[in-house]
Amino acid sequence: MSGENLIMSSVNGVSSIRPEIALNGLANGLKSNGINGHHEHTNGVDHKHANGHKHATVDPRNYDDIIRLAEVIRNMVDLKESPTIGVICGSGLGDLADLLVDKQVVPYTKIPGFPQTSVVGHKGNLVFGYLSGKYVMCLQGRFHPYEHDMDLVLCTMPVRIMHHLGVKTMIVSNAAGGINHKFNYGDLMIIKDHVFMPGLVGFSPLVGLNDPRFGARFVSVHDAYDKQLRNMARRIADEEDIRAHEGIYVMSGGPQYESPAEVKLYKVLGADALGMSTCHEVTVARQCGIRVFGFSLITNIGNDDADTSVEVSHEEVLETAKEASVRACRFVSRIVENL
Ligand SMILES: O=P(O)(O)O[C@H]1O[C@H](CO)[C@@H](O)[C@H]1O
Ligand code: HPA
Repeated sequence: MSGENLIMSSVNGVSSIRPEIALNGLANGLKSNGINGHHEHTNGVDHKHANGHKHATVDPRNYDDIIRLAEVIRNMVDLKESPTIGVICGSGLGDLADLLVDKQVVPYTKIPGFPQTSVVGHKGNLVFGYLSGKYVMCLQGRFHPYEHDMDLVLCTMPVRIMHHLGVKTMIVSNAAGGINHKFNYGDLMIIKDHVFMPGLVGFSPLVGLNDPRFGARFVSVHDAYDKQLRNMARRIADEEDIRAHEGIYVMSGGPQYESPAEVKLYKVLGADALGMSTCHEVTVARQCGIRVFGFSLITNIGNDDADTSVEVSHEEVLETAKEASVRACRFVSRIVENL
């Protein structure tokens, strides 16, 4: 895709290029004063885009900034309707966004104040379009805390933007290492619950002053992964003959893979698969009342024996994800069809 084509339609070709709206939109207000105006320390981030231009400051902690940025995005595309379904694509799982019909693609590099992706397999596009007849908004590339100095608020900004644009249900996917002995390469795991390791030690996107407009100060995550959606997904996996388990995902901070002793620790904790994402996004989604369905693609098997040399690599993760991509896309399409 050409970097010049800000907004593309797969059906009609390039529809329009409107970067000036984005920049004017920012000039009109993305100078934050913090929560309700009395939070002086904004933590704003001056983002430089690929073209070297510096954009206005966006403070991911400031509610008004988020709303304005969401409106800037809305003005960059010609939304067919409100997207009620949001999808976050995991490593190597971005092909789904390419399947959208009547799609419009906004590269993150063109969105003022938006973080950028740096992990291979995360393209860095916001994609709007139809999937199984439903209008969806897809993050083709996510923000891992380890890429962004553990700034979890910044990494979850897109979830709050999704919410403002109308998303009611979020489907979140990831590539993960299997630690349940029943799991095999290429299996899917429907996430039943999670262990948010960074969150347990204070790296939560909800840490800091809470603007009540974002949602509650104290968020219950006892039912984070919607049971009805999980049941529906299990039925679909059966119908489609897709090997899918249900299990617990643990998020570690990364970016180093886990040592054998850490893999053992996570097993003892009761986890079934491990990765470096998802929990922060789900936490914010629950704060704003978005229903969540999550699944992992098992791309490698965690090794808990220090005397056995098993090297994990991101290349291996991407390779397995590629092989399973068609299956994963079918799975998500069927879920969306049933929403
Ligand atoms: O969780 P996703 O984005 O799928 O990526 C996974 O793959 C990378 C490691 O190979 C880590 O970023 C891990 O979290
Ligand atoms: N550990 C952490 N993150 C991962 C893994 C893993 O084994 N595989 C894919 N993402």
